[in-house]
Amino acid sequence: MSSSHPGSSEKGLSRELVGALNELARVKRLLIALDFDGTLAPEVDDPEKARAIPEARAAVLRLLALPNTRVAMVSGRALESLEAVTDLPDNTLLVGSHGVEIRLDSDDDRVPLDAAEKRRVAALHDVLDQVADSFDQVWLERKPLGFALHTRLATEHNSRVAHLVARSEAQAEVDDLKIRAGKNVLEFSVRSTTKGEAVEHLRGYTNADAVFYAGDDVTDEDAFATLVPHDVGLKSGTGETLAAYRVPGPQQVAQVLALLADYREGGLHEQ
Ligand SMILES: O=P(O)(O)OC[C@H]1O[C@H](O[C@H]2O[C@H](CO)[C@@H](O)[C@H](O)[C@H]2O)[C@H](O)[C@@H](O)[C@@H]1O
Repeated sequence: MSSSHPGSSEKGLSRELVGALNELARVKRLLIALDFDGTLAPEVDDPEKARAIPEARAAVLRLLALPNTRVAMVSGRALESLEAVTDLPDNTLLVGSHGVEIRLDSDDDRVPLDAAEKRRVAALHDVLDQVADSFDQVWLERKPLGFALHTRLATEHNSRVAHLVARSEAQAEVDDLKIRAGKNVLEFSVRSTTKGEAVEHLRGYTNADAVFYAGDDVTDEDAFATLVPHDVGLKSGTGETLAAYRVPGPQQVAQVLALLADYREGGLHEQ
Protein backbone atom coordinates (compact mmCIF):
# COMPACT_ATOMS: atom_id res chain seq x y z
CA MET A 1 0.00 0.00 0.00
CA SER A 2 1.42 3.43 -0.76
CA SER A 3 0.63 6.57 1.20
CA SER A 4 -2.38 8.58 0.09
CA HIS A 5 -2.90 11.39 2.61
CA PRO A 6 -1.39 14.75 1.71
CA GLY A 7 1.80 15.22 3.70
CA SER A 8 2.38 11.59 4.67
CA SER A 9 5.02 9.48 3.02
CA GLU A 10 7.29 6.50 3.52
CA LYS A 11 10.37 8.55 2.58
CA GLY A 12 13.32 8.05 4.91
CA LEU A 13 11.63 5.29 6.94
CA SER A 14 13.19 1.83 6.86
CA ARG A 15 11.53 -0.81 4.71
CA GLU A 16 11.16 -3.00 7.83
CA LEU A 17 9.33 -0.26 9.74
CA VAL A 18 7.02 0.48 6.82
CA GLY A 19 6.23 -3.24 6.51
CA ALA A 20 5.57 -3.53 10.25
CA LEU A 21 3.18 -0.55 10.15
CA ASN A 22 1.33 -2.03 7.20
CA GLU A 23 0.86 -5.31 9.11
CA LEU A 24 -0.08 -3.54 12.32
CA ALA A 25 -2.76 -1.49 10.55
CA ARG A 26 -4.62 -4.68 9.64
CA VAL A 27 -5.42 -5.85 13.17
CA LYS A 28 -9.01 -5.57 14.32
CA ARG A 29 -8.51 -3.60 17.54
CA LEU A 30 -5.42 -1.40 17.73
CA LEU A 31 -4.04 0.53 20.70
CA ILE A 32 -1.66 3.38 19.89
CA ALA A 33 0.11 4.47 23.08
CA LEU A 34 2.35 7.52 22.90
CA ASP A 35 4.77 9.27 25.16
CA PHE A 36 4.54 13.06 24.90
CA ASP A 37 7.75 15.01 25.64
CA GLY A 38 10.52 14.20 23.19
CA THR A 39 8.20 11.96 21.17
CA LEU A 40 5.36 14.18 19.90
CA ALA A 41 6.71 17.44 21.34
CA PRO A 42 10.25 18.79 21.04
CA GLU A 43 11.88 19.57 24.37
CA VAL A 44 11.59 23.16 25.59
CA ASP A 45 12.80 24.96 28.71
CA ASP A 46 9.36 25.51 30.24
CA PRO A 47 7.35 22.24 30.46
CA GLU A 48 4.05 24.15 30.32
CA LYS A 49 4.98 25.51 26.89
CA ALA A 50 5.64 22.10 25.31
CA ARG A 51 3.27 21.26 22.45
CA ALA A 52 3.05 18.44 19.91
CA ILE A 53 4.34 19.49 16.51
CA PRO A 54 1.38 20.21 14.16
CA GLU A 55 2.06 17.12 12.00
CA ALA A 56 2.00 14.85 15.06
CA ARG A 57 -1.18 16.43 16.37
CA ALA A 58 -2.86 16.08 12.96
CA ALA A 59 -1.93 12.39 12.73
CA VAL A 60 -3.14 11.70 16.28
CA LEU A 61 -6.49 13.36 15.47
CA ARG A 62 -6.86 11.18 12.37
CA LEU A 63 -6.16 8.04 14.42
CA LEU A 64 -8.59 9.12 17.13
CA ALA A 65 -11.34 9.35 14.53
CA LEU A 66 -10.93 5.75 13.36
CA PRO A 67 -13.15 2.87 14.54
CA ASN A 68 -11.57 0.06 16.63
CA THR A 69 -8.58 2.32 17.17
CA ARG A 70 -7.73 3.80 20.58
CA VAL A 71 -5.08 6.40 21.24
CA ALA A 72 -3.48 6.80 24.66
CA MET A 73 -0.97 9.36 25.89
CA VAL A 74 1.37 7.78 28.44
CA SER A 75 3.45 10.36 30.28
CA GLY A 76 5.52 11.10 33.34
CA ARG A 77 3.67 14.41 33.62
CA ALA A 78 0.94 14.88 36.16
CA LEU A 79 -2.42 14.14 34.53
CA GLU A 80 -3.53 17.76 34.81
CA SER A 81 -0.41 18.95 33.02
CA LEU A 82 -0.77 16.26 30.35
CA GLU A 83 -4.39 17.28 29.70
CA ALA A 84 -3.31 20.90 29.30
CA VAL A 85 -0.37 20.38 26.94
CA THR A 86 -1.99 17.69 24.77
CA ASP A 87 -5.42 19.39 24.52
CA LEU A 88 -6.90 16.35 22.74
CA PRO A 89 -10.54 15.19 22.45
CA ASP A 90 -12.16 13.33 25.36
CA ASN A 91 -11.86 9.95 23.66
CA THR A 92 -8.08 10.10 24.19
CA LEU A 93 -6.99 7.79 27.00
CA LEU A 94 -4.58 9.59 29.32
CA VAL A 95 -1.99 8.17 31.69
CA GLY A 96 -0.06 10.60 33.87
CA SER A 97 2.61 10.33 36.58
CA HIS A 98 4.16 7.25 34.94
CA GLY A 99 0.97 5.21 35.38
CA VAL A 100 -0.29 6.45 38.73
CA GLU A 101 -3.04 8.67 37.26
CA ILE A 102 -5.30 7.30 34.55
CA ARG A 103 -8.19 8.97 32.69
CA LEU A 104 -10.23 6.46 30.73
CA ASP A 105 -13.66 6.92 29.19
CA SER A 106 -15.58 7.59 32.36
CA ASP A 107 -14.32 8.58 35.80
CA ASP A 108 -10.60 8.43 36.14
CA ASP A 109 -8.83 5.66 37.90
CA ARG A 110 -6.76 7.79 40.22
CA VAL A 111 -6.14 6.25 43.60
CA PRO A 112 -6.31 9.01 46.22
CA LEU A 113 -3.33 9.52 48.51
CA ASP A 114 -3.67 7.89 51.90
CA ALA A 115 -2.50 9.65 55.06
CA ALA A 116 0.90 7.95 55.05
CA GLU A 117 1.52 8.91 51.42
CA LYS A 118 0.55 12.51 52.17
CA ARG A 119 3.12 12.58 54.98
CA ARG A 120 5.79 11.10 52.70
CA VAL A 121 5.03 13.63 49.94
CA ALA A 122 5.30 16.46 52.48
CA ALA A 123 8.63 15.14 53.79
CA LEU A 124 9.89 14.72 50.24
CA HIS A 125 8.89 18.28 49.45
CA ASP A 126 10.86 19.67 52.40
CA VAL A 127 14.02 17.86 51.31
CA LEU A 128 13.80 18.58 47.58
CA ASP A 129 12.76 22.19 48.03
CA GLN A 130 15.98 22.82 49.96
CA VAL A 131 18.05 21.09 47.29
CA ALA A 132 16.41 23.13 44.52
CA ASP A 133 17.04 26.33 46.47
CA SER A 134 20.73 25.50 46.81
CA PHE A 135 21.48 25.39 43.08
CA ASP A 136 21.11 28.02 40.41
CA GLN A 137 18.51 27.12 37.73
CA VAL A 138 17.31 24.01 39.54
CA TRP A 139 13.58 23.91 40.23
CA LEU A 140 10.90 21.59 41.50
CA GLU A 141 7.76 20.54 39.63
CA ARG A 142 5.00 19.28 41.91
CA LYS A 143 2.99 16.17 41.02
CA PRO A 144 0.23 14.44 43.00
CA LEU A 145 2.53 11.69 44.29
CA GLY A 146 5.94 13.26 44.05
CA PHE A 147 8.19 15.79 42.36
CA ALA A 148 10.39 16.31 39.34
CA LEU A 149 13.68 18.07 40.03
CA HIS A 150 14.45 19.96 36.81
CA THR A 151 18.06 20.82 35.91
CA ARG A 152 17.75 21.61 32.21
CA LEU A 153 19.09 25.16 32.53
CA ALA A 154 21.68 24.41 35.23
CA THR A 155 25.37 23.91 34.47
CA GLU A 156 26.41 20.31 33.92
CA HIS A 157 28.29 20.35 37.22
CA ASN A 158 25.36 21.77 39.22
CA SER A 159 22.99 19.36 37.54
CA ARG A 160 25.09 16.34 38.45
CA VAL A 161 25.65 17.45 42.05
CA ALA A 162 21.98 18.45 42.52
CA HIS A 163 20.88 15.00 41.34
CA LEU A 164 23.34 13.27 43.68
CA VAL A 165 22.39 15.37 46.70
CA ALA A 166 18.65 15.13 46.01
CA ARG A 167 18.81 11.37 45.60
CA SER A 168 20.78 10.72 48.77
CA GLU A 169 18.89 13.19 50.98
CA ALA A 170 15.48 12.07 49.75
CA GLN A 171 16.34 8.42 50.33
CA ALA A 172 17.61 9.24 53.82
CA GLU A 173 14.33 10.97 54.73
CA VAL A 174 11.66 8.95 52.91
CA ASP A 175 11.42 5.15 52.64
CA ASP A 176 10.55 3.19 49.51
CA LEU A 177 10.87 6.02 47.03
CA LYS A 178 10.65 5.38 43.31
CA ILE A 179 13.39 7.51 41.72
CA ARG A 180 13.70 7.84 37.94
CA ALA A 181 16.33 9.69 35.95
CA GLY A 182 14.99 11.32 32.79
CA LYS A 183 16.22 14.00 30.40
CA ASN A 184 17.56 16.82 32.62
CA VAL A 185 15.21 15.69 35.33
CA LEU A 186 15.22 13.43 38.39
CA GLU A 187 11.78 12.20 39.36
CA PHE A 188 10.64 11.11 42.82
CA SER A 189 7.38 9.31 43.56
CA VAL A 190 5.93 7.73 46.68
CA ARG A 191 4.26 5.11 44.46
CA SER A 192 6.14 2.92 42.06
CA THR A 193 3.87 2.33 39.07
CA THR A 194 5.62 2.20 35.69
CA LYS A 195 4.63 3.00 32.11
CA GLY A 196 4.87 -0.75 31.47
CA GLU A 197 2.10 -1.46 33.96
CA ALA A 198 0.10 1.36 32.38
CA VAL A 199 0.41 -0.12 28.89
CA GLU A 200 -0.64 -3.55 30.18
CA HIS A 201 -3.64 -1.94 31.85
CA LEU A 202 -4.55 -0.13 28.61
CA ARG A 203 -4.06 -3.29 26.54
CA GLY A 204 -6.61 -5.09 28.72
CA TYR A 205 -8.98 -2.14 28.90
CA THR A 206 -9.08 -1.67 25.12
CA ASN A 207 -8.99 -5.41 24.38
CA ALA A 208 -6.36 -4.57 21.78
CA ASP A 209 -5.12 -7.22 19.34
CA ALA A 210 -1.87 -5.28 18.98
CA VAL A 211 -0.14 -2.24 20.45
CA PHE A 212 1.96 0.52 18.92
CA TYR A 213 4.14 2.33 21.47
CA ALA A 214 6.44 5.29 20.83
CA GLY A 215 8.72 6.92 23.39
CA ASP A 216 12.06 8.66 23.80
CA ASP A 217 13.20 8.35 27.39
CA VAL A 218 14.49 5.76 29.84
CA THR A 219 11.06 5.45 31.49
CA ASP A 220 9.56 4.40 28.15
CA GLU A 221 11.71 1.27 28.25
CA ASP A 222 9.29 -0.22 30.81
CA ALA A 223 6.58 0.11 28.18
CA PHE A 224 8.73 -1.31 25.37
CA ALA A 225 9.49 -4.28 27.63
CA THR A 226 5.80 -5.26 27.67
CA LEU A 227 5.49 -5.43 23.87
CA VAL A 228 4.98 -8.84 22.25
CA PRO A 229 5.43 -10.09 18.63
CA HIS A 230 2.81 -8.30 16.44
CA ASP A 231 3.21 -5.12 18.55
CA VAL A 232 5.43 -2.30 17.26
CA GLY A 233 7.81 -0.28 19.47
CA LEU A 234 9.31 2.95 18.14
CA LYS A 235 12.16 4.77 19.88
CA SER A 236 12.38 8.51 19.24
CA GLY A 237 15.97 9.77 19.33
CA THR A 238 19.18 8.32 20.70
CA GLY A 239 19.92 5.99 23.60
CA GLU A 240 19.72 2.28 24.26
CA THR A 241 16.33 0.77 23.68
CA LEU A 242 14.27 -2.39 23.60
CA ALA A 243 12.17 -0.93 20.77
CA ALA A 244 12.49 -2.73 17.46
CA TYR A 245 12.46 0.50 15.43
CA ARG A 246 14.01 3.93 15.80
CA VAL A 247 13.53 7.37 14.25
CA PRO A 248 15.45 10.60 14.96
CA GLY A 249 12.68 12.60 16.66
CA PRO A 250 9.13 14.03 16.73
CA GLN A 251 9.08 14.95 13.03
CA GLN A 252 9.61 11.32 12.00
CA VAL A 253 7.30 10.02 14.75
CA ALA A 254 4.62 12.22 13.18
CA GLN A 255 5.46 10.75 9.77
CA VAL A 256 5.08 7.21 11.15
CA LEU A 257 1.73 8.06 12.76
CA ALA A 258 0.47 9.64 9.54
CA LEU A 259 1.47 6.53 7.62
CA LEU A 260 -0.25 4.29 10.16
CA ALA A 261 -3.36 6.44 9.79
CA ASP A 262 -3.11 6.11 5.99
CA TYR A 263 -2.87 2.34 6.15
CA ARG A 264 -5.61 2.01 8.74
CA GLU A 265 -7.97 4.33 6.85
CA GLY A 266 -7.27 2.41 3.64
CA GLY A 267 -7.93 -0.94 5.31
CA LEU A 268 -11.17 0.20 6.80
CA HIS A 269 -12.28 1.50 3.39
CA GLU A 270 -11.81 -1.97 1.99
CA GLN A 271 -13.94 -3.69 4.68
O1 LIG B 1 6.87 10.90 29.89
P1 LIG B 1 6.99 12.20 29.18
O2 LIG B 1 5.71 12.66 28.53
O3 LIG B 1 8.15 12.23 28.22
O4 LIG B 1 7.31 13.26 30.33
C1 LIG B 1 8.59 13.26 30.96
C2 LIG B 1 8.80 14.57 31.70
O5 LIG B 1 8.50 15.60 30.75
C3 LIG B 1 8.61 16.95 31.21
O6 LIG B 1 9.98 17.25 31.35
C4 LIG B 1 10.73 17.09 30.16
O7 LIG B 1 10.19 17.94 29.14
C5 LIG B 1 10.28 19.37 29.44
C6 LIG B 1 9.59 20.11 28.30
O8 LIG B 1 10.19 19.84 27.06
C7 LIG B 1 11.76 19.75 29.61
O9 LIG B 1 11.84 21.12 29.99
C8 LIG B 1 12.42 18.90 30.70
O10 LIG B 1 13.84 19.13 30.72
C9 LIG B 1 12.20 17.40 30.39
O11 LIG B 1 12.67 16.58 31.48
C10 LIG B 1 7.82 17.16 32.48
O12 LIG B 1 8.10 18.43 33.02
C11 LIG B 1 8.08 16.07 33.52
O13 LIG B 1 7.16 16.20 34.59
C12 LIG B 1 7.83 14.72 32.87
O14 LIG B 1 7.97 13.67 33.79
